[in-house]
Amino acid sequence: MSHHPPNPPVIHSFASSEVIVSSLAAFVVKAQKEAIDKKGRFTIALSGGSLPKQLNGLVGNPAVKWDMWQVFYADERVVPLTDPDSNHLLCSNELFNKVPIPKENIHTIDVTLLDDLEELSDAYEKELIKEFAQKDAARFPVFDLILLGMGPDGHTASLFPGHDLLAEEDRWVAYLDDSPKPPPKRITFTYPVINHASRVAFVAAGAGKADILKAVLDRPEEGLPASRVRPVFPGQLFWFVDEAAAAKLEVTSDEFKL
Ligand SMILES: O=C(O)[C@H](O)[C@@H](O)[C@H](O)[C@H](O)COP(=O)(O)O
Repeated sequence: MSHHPPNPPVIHSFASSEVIVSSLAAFVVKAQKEAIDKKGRFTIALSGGSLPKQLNGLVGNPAVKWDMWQVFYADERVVPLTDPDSNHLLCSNELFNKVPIPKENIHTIDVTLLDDLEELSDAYEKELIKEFAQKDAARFPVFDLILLGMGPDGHTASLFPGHDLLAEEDRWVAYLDDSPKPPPKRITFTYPVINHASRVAFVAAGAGKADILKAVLDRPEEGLPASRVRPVFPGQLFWFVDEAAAAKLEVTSDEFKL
């Protein structure tokens, strides 16, 4: 593994959350193009919250090669895929049902295993191994893009402050049954997966995110879950934020305004 220090985060700050949508679409399309040119496929992981809605700029976008996408969930609630808590249902309603992506390119949890968290998270890890290990012969999967949100407590995916899973170094996918935010049973990518991606991008909008964004970016030594996302070199970390969320920041790395 490279001993080069991680690239510094690139912070894209926009006048409003509406502008994030078009800018994020352009960013995803660029990541997709680079990946397809290099490897003939695009591996992306999504999470829940307001993120799927922010991907609206991909709907009807002729530059998106949906049949080349392989989609995974950075975290998922352990519920049926028809349950209102399901991240897959949310992403389907907000995005996948509106675009021509082949169903088999979307990797969901195995709902026959809902009663056995360990089996279910192992099965999801095997899905990742099938996609990555055989093709890339790597110790960790290298996603082309992982898109994340950040909760008001600084959590990301289902990696919560102070949780044992923050220290997981081996497993690719882990489970928890004690999420402080309901529903309690979830699976989540671990840092070894998140931090080996080519690109990770957070999306955070609104004044409600200002204090926690400041803590995550200006005081990374506090070790909040979102601060621990630092992809290994040459991976890159991006933040797409609006001015309300960025209002209290001191860091100014590569900011730009539209
Ligand atoms: O895990 C969960 O229960 C939520 O999905 C959560 O992770 C959410 O994504 C963040 O709190 C960010 O939420 P917003 O993107 O809506 O601000």
